Amino acid sequence: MPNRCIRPGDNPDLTKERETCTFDTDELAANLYGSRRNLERRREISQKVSADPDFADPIPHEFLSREKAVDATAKKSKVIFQKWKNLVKPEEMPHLVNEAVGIQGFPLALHHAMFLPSLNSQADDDLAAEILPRAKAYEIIGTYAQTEMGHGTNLRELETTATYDKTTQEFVINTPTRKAMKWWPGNLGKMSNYAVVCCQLIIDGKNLGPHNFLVQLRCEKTHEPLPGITVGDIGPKIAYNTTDNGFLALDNVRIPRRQMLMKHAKVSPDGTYTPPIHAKLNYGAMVHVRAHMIYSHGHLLARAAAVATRYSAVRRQGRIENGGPEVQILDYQTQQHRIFPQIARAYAILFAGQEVRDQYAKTLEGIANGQADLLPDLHALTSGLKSVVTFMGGLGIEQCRMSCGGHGYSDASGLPKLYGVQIGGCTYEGENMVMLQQTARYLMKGVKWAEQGKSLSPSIAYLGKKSGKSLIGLKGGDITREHEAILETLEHTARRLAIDASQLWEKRIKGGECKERAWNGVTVEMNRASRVYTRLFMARSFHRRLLSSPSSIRSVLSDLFSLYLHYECVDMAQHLLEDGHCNGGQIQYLKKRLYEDLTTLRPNAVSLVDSFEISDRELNSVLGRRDGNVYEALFQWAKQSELNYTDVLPAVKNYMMPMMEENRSKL
Ligand SMILES: CCCCCCCC/C=C\CCCCCCCCCCC/C=C/C(=O)SCCNC(=O)CCNC(=O)[C@H](O)C(C)(C)COP(=O)(O)OP(=O)(O)OC[C@H]1O[C@@H](n2cnc3c(N)ncnc32)[C@H](O)[C@@H]1OP(=O)(O)O
Ligand SMILES: Cc1cc2nc3c(=O)[nH]c(=O)nc-3n(C[C@H](O)[C@H](O)[C@H](O)COP(=O)(O)OP(=O)(O)OC[C@H]3O[C@@H](n4cnc5c(N)ncnc54)[C@H](O)[C@@H]3O)c2cc1C
Repeated sequence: MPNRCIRPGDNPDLTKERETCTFDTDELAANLYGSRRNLERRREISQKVSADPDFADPIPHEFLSREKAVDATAKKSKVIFQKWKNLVKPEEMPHLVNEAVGIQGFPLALHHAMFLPSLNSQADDDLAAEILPRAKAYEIIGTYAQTEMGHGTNLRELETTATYDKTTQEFVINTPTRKAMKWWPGNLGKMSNYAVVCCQLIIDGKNLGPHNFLVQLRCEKTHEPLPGITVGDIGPKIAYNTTDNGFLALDNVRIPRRQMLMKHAKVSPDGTYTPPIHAKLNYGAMVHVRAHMIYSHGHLLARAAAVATRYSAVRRQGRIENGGPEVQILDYQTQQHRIFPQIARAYAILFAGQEVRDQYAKTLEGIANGQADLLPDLHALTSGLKSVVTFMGGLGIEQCRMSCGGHGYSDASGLPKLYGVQIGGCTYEGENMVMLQQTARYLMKGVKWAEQGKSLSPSIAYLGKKSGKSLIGLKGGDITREHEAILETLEHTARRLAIDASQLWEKRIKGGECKERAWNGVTVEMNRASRVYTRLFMARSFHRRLLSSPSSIRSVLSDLFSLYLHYECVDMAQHLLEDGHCNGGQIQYLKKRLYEDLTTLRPNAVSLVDSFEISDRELNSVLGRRDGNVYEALFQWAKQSELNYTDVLPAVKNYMMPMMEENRSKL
């Protein structure tokens, strides 16, 4: 069943790979994106963006200064949100942005990712009616300003204050110290004229904790900062350099009472405070991004896997057998072991990302009806997924980069930028070590509920089950039963780690430590339990997807799932062995199966990444291009370097030539 990416003029090695494909690549892509129609729309958008002269890049962004890159990005954003706005559905917008602008951010990123979601879910009806239509029409641009120079994680200690003044019915927003300046918010520096600002709410001298307020930062006509406001860009970063992450200081800036986001927590004109139905509803914008970033991080890993796989099929280096031809580097077992697990993990993350987005939508529905009971489960899951997926993705992209040898180090590969953008996810929306502890808190409750025989939500139902003996390697050749045996072993391991961490914690408390200090003494184990809980969720989610997939792609998905499970288990072998649930022989069996999987997947590797359906423009990689014609493209790319505008650079004329001349004349 040949892959439909084949076209005349392509690199013959890639064509051969695609001709030997055993599944329908369109069918898998349609499954990944939800339907044939969605797949067609995806292609349509890619083609139309490529054909739109307003999106044409005279030279690649890699060769632009930061200011010019920001300019180009802003120009394209205007085109998207004016010309294209009514041509795409909201759910198609991220793809359009990726295609047209790229992944380093754009002026309206935080407007969409956090400003609109905060207003949607936290502004009361009056404020929403006034501000949302303007924000949705891009009459104003907003961001979400929470993190300060001195505090990002520990929100309870944020220093920015919003003090209620009953006499004028206003809040006075103030930055009391240098380190209280807001620092990091995306698009705060130069683009936004409004922000949702997170401040400690102070009423009658009492601190009621972090709450969100809508603050105008710049004049709508001139875009100059308003009186009392100091705002700017924090400077260059590893990546996201077309995003103006910013700083902000507010010097006793007054805003009307109704600009507090009061859908959940409220302050009445006389200063009476009404708390929300759940104490953390003010943190909703973070949960929103955490729930959505899983999928987008899956896509970043998918890109890297696509680049590394295609390039490895095109690149020939060395011989496996003496006298044989130089081989495609994809034939080396080590190369397959580096790259194929990244393909499997990318699919796993994308599937989990789709499930968690659905779970988020259900939770929001509940909250809208006054029920926040699904929130703790969602918070635990999104915190765990956010941490595991960003770390896995970072390692994976870096493996893909290294697997491309020297060319992987060049920006031409697209991989260094991809890594820079992706790795930010380990830090933003809650640093990973911190968020894993949020998951662990929930697991510790789950362990207690299970002991008490209480009912458990689906994501922690495994805590209430009993372990049998591990059947890995003992269930014969039936792949379905093998998958189940491995999932049961993962369940056992996740349960065992959670119970062990809980017991370690209790032991320290019984030994005389307070709960919090005892917690700090067991957080490495707590975070291990959280990671395995999350990895179990991902494996279960992949399994659900496999079981519901059409027969035309079931076999290749099953092969991929086998590789995924075998790789994850070998990677977590320490946990499987630690309590003797598995023995050394079983780990050896898993390794043997993993090496078999590499051979099984080899003929379909290129086609599996083709099914990610990432256009050349979106991939932005000379090495990963669909046609595989990388060498000519590498030369054309390098010729655009500004160092090549002249044959003799001023730096050479001014310093190196005189130095050489001087040295010659000394002889
Ligand atoms: C025309 C068409 C229009 C459509 C257009 C669409 C266009 C779309 C285009 C593109 C899309 C956008 C593109 C996206 C690009 C995005 C790029 C990336 C953006 C990156 C942005 C980054 C932003 C940020 O980083 S914002 C700052 C984030 N900061 C943090 O995350 C701080 C981390 N800290 C915390 O969250 C908390 O402080 C804490 C959790 C660490 C601890 O909090 P604390 O108050 O101390 O609470 P604690 O005592 O520990 O816990 C008390 C209980 O509360 C529970 N809990 C804590 N947090 C939450 C929560 N969020 N939700 C629910 N429950 C929570 C906690 O578990 C405790 O529970 P328990 O029962 O008591 O155990
Ligand atoms: C690319 C990018 C975009 C961002 N965009 C935004 C934005 O739009 N809006 C916004 O408000 N913020 C934004 N941020 C800020 C981001 O949310 C914070 O950097 C993040 O929450 C971490 O906080 P921190 O920097 O204060 O780290 P710190 O809290 O100082 O953490 C430093 C280290 O200390 C350790 N640590 C801290 N607390 C604990 C703990 N309780 N237990 C164990 N270890 C701990 C961790 O190892 C951590 O890595 C962005 C950051 C980045 C990198």
